[in-house]
Amino acid sequence: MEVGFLGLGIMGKGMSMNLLKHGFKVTVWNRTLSKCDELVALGASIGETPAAVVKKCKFTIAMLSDPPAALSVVFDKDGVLETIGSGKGYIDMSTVDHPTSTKISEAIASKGGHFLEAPVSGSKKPAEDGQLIILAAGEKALYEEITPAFDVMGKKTFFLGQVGNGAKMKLVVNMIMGSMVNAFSEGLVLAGKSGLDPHTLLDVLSLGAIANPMFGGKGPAMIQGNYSPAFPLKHQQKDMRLALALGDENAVSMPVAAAANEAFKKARSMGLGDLDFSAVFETVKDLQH
Ligand SMILES: NC(=O)C1=CN([C@@H]2O[C@H](COP(=O)(O)OP(=O)(O)OC[C@H]3O[C@@H](n4cnc5c(N)ncnc54)[C@H](OP(=O)(O)O)[C@@H]3O)[C@@H](O)[C@H]2O)C=CC1
Ligand SMILES: O=CCCC(=O)O
Repeated sequence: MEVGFLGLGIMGKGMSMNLLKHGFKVTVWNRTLSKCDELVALGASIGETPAAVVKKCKFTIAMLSDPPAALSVVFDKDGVLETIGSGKGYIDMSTVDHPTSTKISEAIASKGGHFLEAPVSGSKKPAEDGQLIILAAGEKALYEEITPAFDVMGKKTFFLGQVGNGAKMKLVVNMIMGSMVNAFSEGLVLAGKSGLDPHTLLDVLSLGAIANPMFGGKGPAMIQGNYSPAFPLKHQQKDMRLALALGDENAVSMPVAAAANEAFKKARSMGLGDLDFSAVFETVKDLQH
């Protein structure tokens, strides 16, 4: 199967490499074109523009940073809309809000093309290992056609119905995760300040009802102040902002998520946006001075 891939950031690189490893013919494009080199060395072709990739491939996947990026790649000059049409599918796996996804879906449909949103849970390592959780919604026929690619990139795919449901599910999950990492950060600081060893806290947490891969995976690095980015903090703050907007739309009060969003905003103002989202720990430490 020949697949186009737009966006070779932390996630897109791992996902497209997996497709290549499993025998897919992949044509890649990235705004910063030099990021295509590693993929080309592994056998990928380059498309000069999103339009060129879509022209060449029956299916094109996108993995872009945020709503402005997702919209730009579709609507701007040399974008997806210039060459999408009957018989072609566009699958946007970026984390965006449902109005963005709907706008893209409608534009693709107006050209006779087919659309699926498919944001993912799981980070850099699951992307590299083909262990993502894929939250698909949109055209069921396209979902079925692209399933061989999802099977390579993910360990489980959910089909959630109409366009927008994938985006909403993803934002709910990341809203919970963003609140959790803030509570976890406060716990680490409280343990340290009250004379406890934070490593012992990790051991205690790992054995109880609130054990989870995030505490176990991020905790030791956070204690060391190592925030090498798997999931950039600026993207987590974007997800909190979009989840809070979904809360506004549905009159859902979310004071915990709102406070967590403030902490991520503070972290961005401290210049931590490109570090891992666990760097929000630094804002909690900062409050104690
Ligand atoms: N990292 C993670 O753990 C996870 C991330 N996600 C989501 O996946 C998406 C990608 O994340 P990730 O790979 O980490 O992000 P990165 O910041 O590593 O990559 C972002 C990608 O978007 C491209 N991009 C940004 N702005 C534009 C634009 N205006 N026009 C065209 N391309 C643009 C970048 O191109 P360039 O190289 O030129 O900057 C790059 O390819 C995000 O929506 C994120 O929320 C979902 C699950 C996990
Ligand atoms: O959107 C990013 C999610 C990161 C994760 O699921 O670990």
